[in-house]
Amino acid sequence: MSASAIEVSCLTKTFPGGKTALDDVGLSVAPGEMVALIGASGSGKSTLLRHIAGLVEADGRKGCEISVLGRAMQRDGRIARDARAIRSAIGMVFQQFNLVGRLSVLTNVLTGHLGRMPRWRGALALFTEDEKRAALEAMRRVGIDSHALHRGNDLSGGQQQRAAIARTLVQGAEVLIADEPIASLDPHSAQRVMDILAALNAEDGITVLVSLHQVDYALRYCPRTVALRDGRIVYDGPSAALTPDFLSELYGAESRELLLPSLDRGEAEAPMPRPRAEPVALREAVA
Ligand SMILES: Nc1ncnc2c1ncn2[C@@H]1O[C@H](COP(=O)(O)OP(=O)(O)OP(=O)(O)O)[C@@H](O)[C@H]1O
Repeated sequence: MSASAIEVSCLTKTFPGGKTALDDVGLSVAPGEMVALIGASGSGKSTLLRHIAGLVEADGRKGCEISVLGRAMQRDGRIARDARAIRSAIGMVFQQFNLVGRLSVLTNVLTGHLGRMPRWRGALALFTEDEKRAALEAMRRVGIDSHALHRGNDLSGGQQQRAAIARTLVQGAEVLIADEPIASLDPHSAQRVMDILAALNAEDGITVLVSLHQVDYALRYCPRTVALRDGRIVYDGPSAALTPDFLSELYGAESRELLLPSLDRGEAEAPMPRPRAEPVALREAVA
């Protein structure tokens, strides 16, 4: 096994037009870690995650390297030729779920197999009984098996996000990159999705890097947080250190954006997830 699940060195990204979205970012995530990436809107979270997934090329600076599971995803601003193969071990979950709404939930989850089956079989959607069993098992684990034959569009946001997570399980992802997976969800659904990510991390040893708008979820679910501000890492350490005072030191007025209203004493009460020392077992999370 490689020393790092994710390794990023000297990553700088300047978009056409001159915006420097990431400025000399370095990051190392060990296998089996669950790490939160926080930052106000525009701080560079999505851009960083998309670079790790090999979807965006970094600036062509010498020494810039991103590797996943010990394989170079990009180097000196060039995405590796075998990026697709490396990506097959990376599960991606986005804020907008990315399901095909007109297809059944089962078919959506089955597409997690596509990277490992002959293209012709994928094109004809000819899945084996074993592949269907694996998809149903993944759906059972995230608590959506009873919706297998519903259309993706007919599920709630939280259920769609759980289907997207089931697809990464079917894919056999060893690293899960989740870009604001709970940003569109109500607090109850958000908590359920985070419970599932934590359970996959604890039970399956899947490395999770999850970007979050609100630090409360990082405190509750992720032992470690990386904090971005204006494209730079301003903190990388135990989440427990991120008190409102420390956040305000790091972010100034922007820190209000990172706190749920219940922690921000100046605003109305809102439901906040209760702290829990250990991630719940998956079965409990979906009960
Ligand atoms: N394709 C692009 N072209 C030009 N600028 C971009 C592009 N993508 C992102 N940016 C800029 O880069 C900066 C970082 O954006 P990014 O989406 O990574 O931030 P973020 O922390 O994920 O924000 P949010 O929480 O709002 O999603 C922003 O200023 C954004 O406007």
